[in-house]
Amino acid sequence: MQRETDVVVIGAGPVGENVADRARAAGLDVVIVEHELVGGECSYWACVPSKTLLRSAAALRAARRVPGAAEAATGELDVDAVLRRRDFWVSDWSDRGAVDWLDSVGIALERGHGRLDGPRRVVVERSDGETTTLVARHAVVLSTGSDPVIPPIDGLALSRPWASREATSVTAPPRRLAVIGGGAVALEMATVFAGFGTEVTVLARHGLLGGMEPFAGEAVADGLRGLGASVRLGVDVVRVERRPDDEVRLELADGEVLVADEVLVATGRRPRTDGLGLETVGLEPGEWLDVDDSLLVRASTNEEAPWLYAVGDVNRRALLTHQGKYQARAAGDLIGARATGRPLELAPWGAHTATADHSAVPEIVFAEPECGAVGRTAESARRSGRTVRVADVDFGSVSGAGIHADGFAGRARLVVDAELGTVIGATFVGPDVSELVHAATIAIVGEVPVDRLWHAVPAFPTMSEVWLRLLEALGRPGAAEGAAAGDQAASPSTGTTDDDDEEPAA
Ligand SMILES: Cc1cc2nc3c(=O)[nH]c(=O)nc-3n(C[C@H](O)[C@H](O)[C@H](O)COP(=O)(O)OP(=O)(O)OC[C@H]3O[C@@H](n4cnc5c(N)ncnc54)[C@H](O)[C@@H]3O)c2cc1C
Ligand SMILES: NC(=O)c1ccc[n+]([C@@H]2O[C@H](COP(=O)([O-])OP(=O)(O)OC[C@H]3O[C@@H](n4cnc5c(N)ncnc54)[C@H](O)[C@@H]3O)[C@@H](O)[C@H]2O)c1
Repeated sequence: MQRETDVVVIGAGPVGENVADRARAAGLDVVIVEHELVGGECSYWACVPSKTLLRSAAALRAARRVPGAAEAATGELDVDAVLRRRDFWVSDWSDRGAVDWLDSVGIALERGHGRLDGPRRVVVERSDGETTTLVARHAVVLSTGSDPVIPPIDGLALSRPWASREATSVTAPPRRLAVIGGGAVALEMATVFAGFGTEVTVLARHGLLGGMEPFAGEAVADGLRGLGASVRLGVDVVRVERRPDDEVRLELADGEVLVADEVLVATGRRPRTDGLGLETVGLEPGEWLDVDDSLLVRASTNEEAPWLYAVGDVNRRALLTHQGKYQARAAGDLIGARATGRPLELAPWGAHTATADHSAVPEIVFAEPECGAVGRTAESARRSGRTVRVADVDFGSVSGAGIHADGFAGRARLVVDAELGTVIGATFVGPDVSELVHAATIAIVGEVPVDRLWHAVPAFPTMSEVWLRLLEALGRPGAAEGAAAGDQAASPSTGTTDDDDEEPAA
């Protein structure tokens, strides 16, 4: 069977759903192809289950940090209730609600495996073997996501390791869990299982959270140890074996042997581009899809008349749901504009470009403690040749943080481009700091001069007052030097570093 439509989207994860919706809103006929669950990895096996698994123990820890509430929070975490709440949030792994939404907005769903069959053609193979060929008048969008990488460690693939799906869909937490990796998945899952009472061992080759400021990973190592986990840095797993008694034996490079009941592999992702027919349009199967800022795949097939787009994880620009959905809005609106002859806005920060992917990607790792960052780290900014000023502030100097929780431990950093006078990076580490990140994202995207930020007054006594402390640490042109904070002097660990300085100056 052959069917013509305006736009075909392969992959109905959060990103595919969004691009389909924007193209549909422009008046185009859209068919979306999905071979598993509408809603994708994020809804059933990634963001949603991981955050619901984390939330209950985080709420309990939060209560225990506040006298009065702490006395009331004397029981143990109810793990079964946590798992039931997770099941509710993943709709018991049913996509009926998501399919109803597609119906309600008029996006046609083709269930089956989609693959390209030359320019503008997509073959959909259903589970019964029947095929439909879709011919797209305007565009095909690839939003097929990513799969976990299982590294070539001797014996690992044969030892029935967990990847992220097995961890987020757990029904009975193991007694002992070894976690290989030091990124977001490893640390969030280590936090979940340590909260459940599992004996967790994190095995990381380097430090933790390599893409963030170093103090973020250091805080999570301390936080996990505080939950009873063992965090081993600078270790290499060289051999893994699942024994007949079902135990997993992990051998490290120095010969040490660890034993666990399950091993979670969290060592990054690879693109879902095998079996996608890429070779029929001159592209390499199994590779990430390289796109320009308008999400068009850089390929000869797009040179004459653009038609092939890639959004979300599969283009490797930022493996995050919110950033993929941002790309989807730009690409969906662009497809609509191209199809209906409306003006294209392709200049940086235009409606049809994903400019923020380069400089303003927010990421929150919901570990113990939370780590939120956006933009550049100090080191990455310097590596890119910028002259930077760095302000560091301990949350101990923020009344709102102290009121939020006794002994609030956390730290914030602003990275300022010394020539432009604008914020280019921010990091917040501590309990419940995730909501602070969006203000930094706005400052970076808006290129707000730091001098103007003095007029953006954070309410007292909120954690947002950390912004005021950060500005004080940077100093205000036109103010007397050494002006102290109104309600509480900056702590000794508050300070700035210019590129000439070695250490933050108190
Ligand atoms: C454990 C974990 C936790 C995470 N937590 C967060 C978080 O808190 N916040 C955040 O922003 N990001 C988080 N992420 C990342 C986030 O899950 C991804 O960035 C997001 O799912 C990418 O969306 P996507 O639509 O590009 O891909 P996916 O969600 O993977 O969706 C792709 C869809 O395409 C379908 N598909 C693939 N190939 C075909 C084909 N040939 N034919 C038909 N259908 C096909 C798949 O079945 C799937 O439904 C997390 C990731 C993991 C692993
Ligand atoms: N809260 C969130 O937003 C969130 C949560 C989870 C995942 N994610 C996204 O999902 C993606 C995947 O996460 P991830 O943690 O799997 O990947 P990652 O790339 O963030 O981290 C991979 C980790 O594995 C280590 N590693 C790589 N190869 C290894 C090997 N052979 N042996 C031992 N260690 C090895 C790396 O050093 C790194 O620490 C990330 O890009 C992240 O953006 C986001």
